Amino acid sequence: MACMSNTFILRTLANDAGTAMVSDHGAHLTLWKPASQSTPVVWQPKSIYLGEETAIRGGIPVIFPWFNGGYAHGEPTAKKPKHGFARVSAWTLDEDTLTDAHARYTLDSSTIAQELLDRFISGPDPHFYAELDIHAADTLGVTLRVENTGDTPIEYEAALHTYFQVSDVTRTRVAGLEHATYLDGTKPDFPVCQQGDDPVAFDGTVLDRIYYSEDELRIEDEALGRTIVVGKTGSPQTVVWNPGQEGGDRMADMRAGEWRDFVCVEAAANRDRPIVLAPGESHTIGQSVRVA
Ligand SMILES: O=P(O)(O)OC[C@H]1O[C@H](O)[C@H](O)[C@@H](O)[C@@H]1O
Repeated sequence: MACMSNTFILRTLANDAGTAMVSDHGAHLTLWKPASQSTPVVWQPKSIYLGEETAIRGGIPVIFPWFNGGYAHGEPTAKKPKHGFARVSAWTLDEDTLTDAHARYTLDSSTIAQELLDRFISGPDPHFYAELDIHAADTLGVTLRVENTGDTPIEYEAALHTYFQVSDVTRTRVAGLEHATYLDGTKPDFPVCQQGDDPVAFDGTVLDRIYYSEDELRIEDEALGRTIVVGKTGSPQTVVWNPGQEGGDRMADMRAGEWRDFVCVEAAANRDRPIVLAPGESHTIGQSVRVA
């Protein structure tokens, strides 16, 4: 694995407008709370498990260069690690641009094991340079820019897998996806479905959908009386996920009942919508978050 040491560094970004915590392992934002809110907006579980090969739960896992087990030539694949190597890699902090509100992490293909690089959809020996920028104040901005630094095209999947804190997911709705087409990831063949007139609602069973939409989302938290607004750039899909009671309570890195505390709304490009970059090209996927 790309992690070179077993030391894990968590950094605080704290300013008058908000507080965030970021981890060098995975370039992972683990928490964000604007000063105006008593409850965090980006969710952190009660315990964070750290390990070289361990993906951090909660926050914003950076999914790259494949989503789940990957997808190629119209078929799902079974690549490991799940959701790609970015979230379990040691990214480099750009010390020169670090402030109390901004952190930039970089990841270069030259630091990644060849056997992992060879799992790119586009074939072996890709060359890339990735930058993950986090701006955390009264709004949160996160971007993942990937540049093809080689001389052959590269193709990848990616997502900003954001866990949003809610008071109770069964009293939360995700608006902005009405009438959008989606793939139902809870069924083996991911059937194509269509959202009706209503926002996405959660009934305590697993919900795992890939929506084809670039639209802004509104996470309406009835119990907290709060709406989180999520803007997206550069991502043709939005993944919405909550494991539900049965799935959530089975997860080793969450306590029983913690599945109620979040909903994942993810800016994504996966399956039949990968990003393809010619040599020298770059692409940025971004999310901007604010409380309405
Ligand atoms: O448990 P993880 O590996 O972090 O994955 C958590 C979830 O990520 C995404 O939302 C996928 O759509 C789900 O299928 C997956 O279960």
